[in-house]
Amino acid sequence: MNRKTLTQYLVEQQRTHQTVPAEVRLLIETVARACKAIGHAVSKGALGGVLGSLDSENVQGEVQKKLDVLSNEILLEANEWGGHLAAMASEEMETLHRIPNRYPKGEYLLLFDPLDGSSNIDVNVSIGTIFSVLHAPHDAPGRDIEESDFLQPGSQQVAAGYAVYGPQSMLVLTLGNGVAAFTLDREMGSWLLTEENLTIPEDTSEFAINMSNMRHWEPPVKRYIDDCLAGSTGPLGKDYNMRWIASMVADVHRIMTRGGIFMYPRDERPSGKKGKLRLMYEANPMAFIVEQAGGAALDGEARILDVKPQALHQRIGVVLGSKNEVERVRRYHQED
Ligand SMILES: O=P(O)(O)OC[C@H]1O[C@](O)(COP(=O)(O)O)[C@@H](O)[C@@H]1O
Ligand SMILES: [Mg+2]
Ligand SMILES: [Mg+2]
Repeated sequence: MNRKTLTQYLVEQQRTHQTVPAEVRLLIETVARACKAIGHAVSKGALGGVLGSLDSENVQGEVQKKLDVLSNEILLEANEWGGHLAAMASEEMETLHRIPNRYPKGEYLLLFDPLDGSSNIDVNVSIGTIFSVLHAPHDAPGRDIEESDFLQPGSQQVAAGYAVYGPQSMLVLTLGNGVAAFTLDREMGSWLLTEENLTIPEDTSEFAINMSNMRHWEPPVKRYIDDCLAGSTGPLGKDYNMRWIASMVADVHRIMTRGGIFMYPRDERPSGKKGKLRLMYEANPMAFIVEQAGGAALDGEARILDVKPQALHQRIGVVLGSKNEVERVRRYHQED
């Protein structure tokens, strides 16, 4: 069977929907090439010397793994010289990365979580890369890009995607016209289209949450999970299954494949941090993808894509997946 390559898919999208001008296509292809390289490094494991931690911490105060830093470098290097970007921002860097003056500059901003699921690297469980593309402001060509230029609501994203490095390497992508999935053909070295219109079922009986945080949850989250646990004898009238991989990409990918609800809610921990996941590198791109597949994504009550970011590394509560179940969580918040 002759499958479409990523390039063929992007060219077709431009022909039918005019959503992929040449600059965006080249940008996506460059990110996809970088993801292939990261996936290659991941698959080498101990043989490639990529496991384990470094002495450094990132801006979030988390110990960096060797692969966090390597993946960040691969993405920076691949995207610097192509001429499609004005600047980049990453979960692993304190501030934005402007395109050096020796390279041509483009009209887009790229944001990424270079390696998602860092705690799973050394135990050989699926991990991934998440990315988001925004327009640079119109007046940007005449001046330096600032952090504030990145602080656009997720609804402004031009494209978003993730790569998951698991038993297969897959790339899942939206350009605002549905969601497509590509599988890496390792012999050919190409991303080939394997699913054209990913759709998340509206209902589910599978939830994903880190239960060890239960004592910190806000009452509506506690109520919802209590109801799931009560199963067929409780108010929801059916039994629920639970999964928690602890790599957002892998948990979201399961939901993209068979439905479910994923929650990393904001909670009442004394740290005062509003949730664990990052708005710009994790929540926004995933919310865009999930909505494009017919699902929903909230911070608890509000639509994530409507949130006006205040800071590059802002954290946010995340509840996403099957529409009716996410809606139920919103209702519980309203009734609280
Ligand atoms: O270890 P916890 O608290 O369950 O957190 C797991 C969550 O943290 C993350 O690993 C955070 O991402 P990073 O690995 O990019 O920091 C998510 O992928 C995942 O959903
Ligand atoms: Mg992450
Ligand atoms: Mg990360």
